[in-house]
Amino acid sequence: MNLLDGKKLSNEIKDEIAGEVARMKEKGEKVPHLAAVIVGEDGASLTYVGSKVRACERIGFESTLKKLPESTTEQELLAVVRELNADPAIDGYIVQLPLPDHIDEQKILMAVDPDKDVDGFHPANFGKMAMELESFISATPYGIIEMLRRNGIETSGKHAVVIGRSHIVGRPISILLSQKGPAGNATVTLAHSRTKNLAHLTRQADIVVSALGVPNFLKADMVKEGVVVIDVGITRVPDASRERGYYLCGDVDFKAVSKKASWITPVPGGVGPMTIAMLLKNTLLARQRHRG
Ligand SMILES: Nc1nc2c(c(=O)[nH]1)N[C@@H](CN(C=O)c1ccc(C(=O)N[C@@H](CCC(=O)O)C(=O)O)cc1)CN2
Repeated sequence: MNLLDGKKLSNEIKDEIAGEVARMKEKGEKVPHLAAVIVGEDGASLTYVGSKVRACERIGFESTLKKLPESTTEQELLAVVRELNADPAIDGYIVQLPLPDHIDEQKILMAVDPDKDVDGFHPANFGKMAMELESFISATPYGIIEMLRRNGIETSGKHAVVIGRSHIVGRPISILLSQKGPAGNATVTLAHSRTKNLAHLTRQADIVVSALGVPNFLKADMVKEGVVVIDVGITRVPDASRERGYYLCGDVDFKAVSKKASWITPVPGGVGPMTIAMLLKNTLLARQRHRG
């Protein structure tokens, strides 16, 4: 079994971006500026935006964090989005998901300027991605593609089964794997909550991407020998005996599945850190585009 080490690879990508930022500074150019908006106090979301801001500091980006209270109304959040759209200092920004229930997520994402949409969630970017046009590709699927590509894992002609049809991960990764580009040309099955006899499908898969959010869902008897397993699920499982009061658990029964897999991502340290690295890459791209 080979480990797909997302932490190591994300550090390599961040070093590459830091090198580019250093070159920009030498030339007296403006460095990329990422803003993040978070509404409420969800613990995991606070961790993720904290990681994004720290990563910016590490590689020399400017960053702005807008922390809004849980009580923020949809109209107030829309006003912040419009402000960021209009601010020439900001190259790209993200609105951390999930949003509180009283805010319509789609309405907010639709209001983000597609040119600053470094999350790639706006329909203009999603549509361009699906049509193989230049766009911002959502950070998690982009990170998975980069992991496969940089580790030389063959996807062409392989059968990939993606579990989960979310707009953030399942649907875009199913499109990217089937495209002609790098880590593409796979034959893709997109499975979801209404899929019948899922194990029958996953047992045929050369590549399984699980983005379900159900701890230890994918068992060893659901995959074949030599399978490549990408675990996108990161669930905080309460555990009073731990210092943090929880532990992180992926969708994959790692101990058992890793015995059959040729390649597998761990949780933590797999897809998660790649998400941060690819967001930074998108922000660098946004700066380069704005520079013209
Ligand atoms: N606006 C967005 N919201 C969300 C996105 C996104 O891409 N844009 N994706 C996820 C959360 N996410 C990024 O925001 C994210 C998830 C996980 C990690 C990560 O590094 N995980 C670590 C463990 C960290 C911990 O909890 O201690 C790991 O897997 O090793 C980074 C970013 C939903 N929302």
